Amino acid sequence: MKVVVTGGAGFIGSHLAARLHEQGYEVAAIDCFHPYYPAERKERQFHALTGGRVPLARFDLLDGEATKRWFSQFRPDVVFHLAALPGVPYSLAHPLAYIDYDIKATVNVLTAAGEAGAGHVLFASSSSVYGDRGNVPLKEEMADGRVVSPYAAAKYGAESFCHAYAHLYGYRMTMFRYFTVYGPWGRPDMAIGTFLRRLLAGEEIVVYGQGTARDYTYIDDIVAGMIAALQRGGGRSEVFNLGAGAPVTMEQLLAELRKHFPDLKIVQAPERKGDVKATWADITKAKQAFGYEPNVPFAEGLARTVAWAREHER
Ligand SMILES: CC(=O)N[C@H]1[C@@H](OP(=O)(O)OP(=O)(O)OC[C@H]2O[C@@H](n3ccc(=O)[nH]c3=O)[C@H](O)[C@@H]2O)O[C@H](CO)[C@@H](O)[C@@H]1O
Repeated sequence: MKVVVTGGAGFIGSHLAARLHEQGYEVAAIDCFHPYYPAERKERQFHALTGGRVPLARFDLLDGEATKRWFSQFRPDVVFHLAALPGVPYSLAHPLAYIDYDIKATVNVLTAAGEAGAGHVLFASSSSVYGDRGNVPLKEEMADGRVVSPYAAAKYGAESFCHAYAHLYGYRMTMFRYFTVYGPWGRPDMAIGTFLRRLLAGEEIVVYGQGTARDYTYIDDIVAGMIAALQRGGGRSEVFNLGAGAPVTMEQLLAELRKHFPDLKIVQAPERKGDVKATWADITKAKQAFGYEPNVPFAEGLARTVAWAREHER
């Protein structure tokens, strides 16, 4: 079975491409190496994880003709569409780039997938589509478009295009709402990645706002969930939360980090615009549909991430 992973040199994309390859799929990756975070880091993570065994096409999915051409040549059975601009704060300064990379590029992929005869598209959405709901388990049907950042608005819009194109082309469509994914090679702009880099450099860390919590999800659990969803096939157009199902407060995260970095020093800063206060996934739907079962406890996942960072982030 032929599978393409867009955003294949990104954090989740590299892990996913590597795992799919190990499982015997014929995998190709596409990435444009957008400078949102350093291309050099993406090169390193892609090669470290895939061992150079996954072919990588470098082009921009905003180029609809190039996208169609590539898809008509490779003719994937399955499309994991992960390519996007991911940052919430960056989206406040560059909202139109999110209409480009999170919506227009998605429409190009959805069209090219349909015309190349793909049978299943799996799309990387985000827990940010729930907006700022407070500390309650978030169920899939609760998203109603009342979001709090341009990034989240773009992801919510992209989900709508996914529904529409699944209807138009008749492929199966699975959308995943990830909840703060972390682990080795984790995104350098997120809290855990930023904290580890600063701690290893002997610097203080900056904590925005107070009383925040996140449903941190370990990368291996996410990848296992995505592949389980692929293997089960799935319906016409379905949305699933992929979280750990248990929120971790900033205090708990800092307490865990202190076990590894006893000298940790904090600078308190005001809440960041566009941030949500808390996320907490209800993962019942994914459990029932494809046996999704996150099984890396937060302390264990963080310990593995710290060990990785000590080796790679110096
Ligand atoms: C940077 C960013 O956009 N990250 C993503 C992240 O946001 P999400 O906000 O969930 O995760 P982050 O790791 O970026 O931040 C977690 C918490 O840590 C705080 N914090 C962060 C960095 C720092 O140096 N200090 C600090 O205190 C944040 O204000 C937040 O309260 O999850 C969303 C939903 O899954 C994704 O869609 C987003 O792509």
